[in-house]
Amino acid sequence: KSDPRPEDSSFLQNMFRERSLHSLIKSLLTVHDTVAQKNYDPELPPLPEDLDDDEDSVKIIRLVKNKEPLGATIRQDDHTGAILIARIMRGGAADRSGLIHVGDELKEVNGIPVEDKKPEEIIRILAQSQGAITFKVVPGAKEEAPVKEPKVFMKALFDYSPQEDKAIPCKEAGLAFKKGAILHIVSQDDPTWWQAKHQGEANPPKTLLVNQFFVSAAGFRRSFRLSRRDKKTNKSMYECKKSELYDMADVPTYEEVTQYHRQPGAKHRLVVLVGPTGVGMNALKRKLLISDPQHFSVTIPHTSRPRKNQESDGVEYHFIAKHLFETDIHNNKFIEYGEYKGNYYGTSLDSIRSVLAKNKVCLIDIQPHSIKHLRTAEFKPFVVFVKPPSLERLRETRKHAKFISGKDEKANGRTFTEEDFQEMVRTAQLMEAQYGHLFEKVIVNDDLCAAFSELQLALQRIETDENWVPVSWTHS
Ligand SMILES: Nc1ncnc2c1ncn2[C@@H]1O[C@H](COP(=O)(O)OP(=O)(O)OP(=O)(O)O)[C@@H](O)[C@H]1O
Repeated sequence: KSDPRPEDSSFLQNMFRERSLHSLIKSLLTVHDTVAQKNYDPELPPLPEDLDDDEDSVKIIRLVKNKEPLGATIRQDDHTGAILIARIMRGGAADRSGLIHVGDELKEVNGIPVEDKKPEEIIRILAQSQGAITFKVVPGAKEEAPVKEPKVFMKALFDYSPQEDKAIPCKEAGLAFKKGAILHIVSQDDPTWWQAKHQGEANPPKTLLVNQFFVSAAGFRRSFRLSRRDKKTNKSMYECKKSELYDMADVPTYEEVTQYHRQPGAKHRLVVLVGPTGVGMNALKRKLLISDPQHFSVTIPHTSRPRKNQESDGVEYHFIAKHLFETDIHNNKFIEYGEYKGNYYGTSLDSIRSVLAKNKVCLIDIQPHSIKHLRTAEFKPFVVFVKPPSLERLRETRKHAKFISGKDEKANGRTFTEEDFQEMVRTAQLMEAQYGHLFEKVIVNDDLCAAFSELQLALQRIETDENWVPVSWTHS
């Protein structure tokens, strides 16, 4: 999708790298106001005398060095060979100056005509310049009307480093971010590159490029890496599973988000715990319930097994007939269900709704693949990943713990084995790799009390603070 122009790239690269250019913009900013009024500041150093300004439309811009990059790129017009300003970084020095616009034609640099010069040569001229630099520019035909900074926020669902992005015109212009970062998109004018800054970043956040399609590229690269590994085992270098390419529709990229603040009395966000079996999700839920039984609650599961004497319907379980359970499965009434010893067990969406309707915080633990079905305006799930600590810490902290699994009665009561720990760590890694972009909070359950405090604090925060949620959750 992205096809960076080499000239575009090298100019920008040098703009960012060249020490000699770094202070250019300072003077540009000082002269901005007067020049914009076509009223040249008399205190400016005199312009070189050999400047020929017979063309009415010519603008002369004189700059002195500064540390900040210019924030502009150039390209060569395919037909005319003219050197044009290709891109102005929103909020960057060139943009703030108001002097340079996309489409402006660069005529001279320090009195040297740039016409018919290759962009690389222009960069060389710039690099060799000392002190003030003079640009002669013919403004482009249509000047862009200043647009209001759009309020678009994207949550990044993957880690990104411009250093690893082959498509970026200039590594220094790329915005690095981590999975979960909130990016303020200030321009979507370019079909491939957004201009963005980190939301809430202090004084003044840099606007840099964000590749809208990078993750697809990462998907390709992953397949490529796999095929390379195949090569070592003497298989075809170009072997690449088709399914991997088709799967790219599911590759996490960006999600448009907005701030959500729960109104007093409004339903609570659903609290979803995910993690490998035995990691301590039930232990954490239990602690929350005990800490504030009026505030927290869990769902009552359904089962098709017969009710035991001491049980009551709607307390331990909702007891329903097998064929009704199957009808409900058919009608997607369950977020999760399973079969154990010929009986069904499941958690219905309605059981979640009935907890939320009581204005309580509903705690559930589910398999990560079920998260997507709950990601709706109705539930606004807050997904917490409960992660095991290192194997070493598992061995130390779970020495006397009993493996209590909800379903596997045989495992109940026995202590953890080395295999259980290894399985826990391995499953956690797989979960994080595949579903990590859906986790809003990761809690390592090393010391249970510490993990509980961390969870408690996170849950308090989502009730009182602004939360970043997908925009679709606020349009209901
Ligand atoms: N941080 C911890 N330190 C020591 N023991 C722990 C810790 N967290 C949980 N445990 C113990 O580990 C065992 C399994 O925990 P728990 O039943 O909460 O796991 P789970 O994640 O709910 O598993 P499952 O999904 O299979 O039900 C319990 O005996 C619990 O007391």
